[in-house]
Amino acid sequence: MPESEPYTVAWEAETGSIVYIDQTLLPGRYEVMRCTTTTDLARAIRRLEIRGAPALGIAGAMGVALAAVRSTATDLDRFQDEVRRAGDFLKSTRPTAVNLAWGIDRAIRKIAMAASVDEAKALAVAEANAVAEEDELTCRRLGGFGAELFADDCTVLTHCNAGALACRCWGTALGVIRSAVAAGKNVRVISCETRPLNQGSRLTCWELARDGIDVTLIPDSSAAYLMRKGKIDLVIVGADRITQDAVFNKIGTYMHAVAARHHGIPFYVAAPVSTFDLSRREAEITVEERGREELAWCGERKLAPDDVKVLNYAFDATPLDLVDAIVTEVGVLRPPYAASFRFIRTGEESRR
Ligand SMILES: CSC[C@@H](O)[C@@H](O)C(=O)COP(=O)(O)O
Repeated sequence: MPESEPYTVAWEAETGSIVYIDQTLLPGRYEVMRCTTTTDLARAIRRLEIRGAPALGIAGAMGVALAAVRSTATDLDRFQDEVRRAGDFLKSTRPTAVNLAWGIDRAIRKIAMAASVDEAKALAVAEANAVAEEDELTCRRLGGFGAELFADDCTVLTHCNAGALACRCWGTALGVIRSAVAAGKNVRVISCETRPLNQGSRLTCWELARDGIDVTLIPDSSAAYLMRKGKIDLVIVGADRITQDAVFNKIGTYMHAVAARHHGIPFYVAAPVSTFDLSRREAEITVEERGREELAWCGERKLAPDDVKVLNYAFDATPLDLVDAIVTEVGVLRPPYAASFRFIRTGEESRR
């Protein structure tokens, strides 16, 4: 996004509130909204007004800051308890993207260190801002590493939105694309629409077109056919959580990984270290299921009979053996991942 634009989600010091771009309104309307309570924030997250794993991490940390600055508690123990409960409430809004809990826990840990309520409030706000600032550096660093995977002239397929709108700015998968373009490479992007909420057509196409990056929208179901026709050179997507054995990302990612392997096309994931959850395996993760209305309705228009059963998983898991590389801010990880993940564990520990 142009440098002059507000960040996707930011702390507004003057009002002690969170401001964010409402992603449900794009591309039709661009509006900056404000949250003054954790209830507002929880609603914005559930409705996907704020979405994308790194942006959820920032919003989570800022949610803790919001609960802290708005608290009227004067006793430190009571205050810490109240803020911790607000953090747990926010964590429950979206269970799959690990960054949400990661951002909340970072700010909560700061509150636990404070010797007074005032100090805790200041520490929570400072930590939330630090999470946001680090995200920008992370995306730019990751983008630089990932850009080296791109040929000078290539067509890349992406799914969902792992762009500026999913982070503070720049993006993860789209950050890699932006960095490759900035390095002078000729990159064409194929954006899958990403049914049912259309993060690809609404957000990825909007972001890239505004940056003057060549983007073509396709239905999700065209991807394998375009691979077969030799129209795709590589695939790059973001991630909501990376466990010991799988990458969780927007529903539909797995089918692209299977098709890419079948056609001998590299399948890459771009994600910050904060998205890794290496103490867990795929089977332990809750995959968010969303409401039937997202599939059965398109605005006012009914798309399915009233009584039809609907299964609406928001994410899927791609086994690591289908992933050719994972681009992070500490470098590009390649199989065997058991070995390259040892490096990431160290990264996670050093952040604690
Ligand atoms: C850098 S964002 C990575 C992922 O969070 C993204 O690909 C994704 O699946 C987002 O899902 P969403 O349901 O829109 O929050």
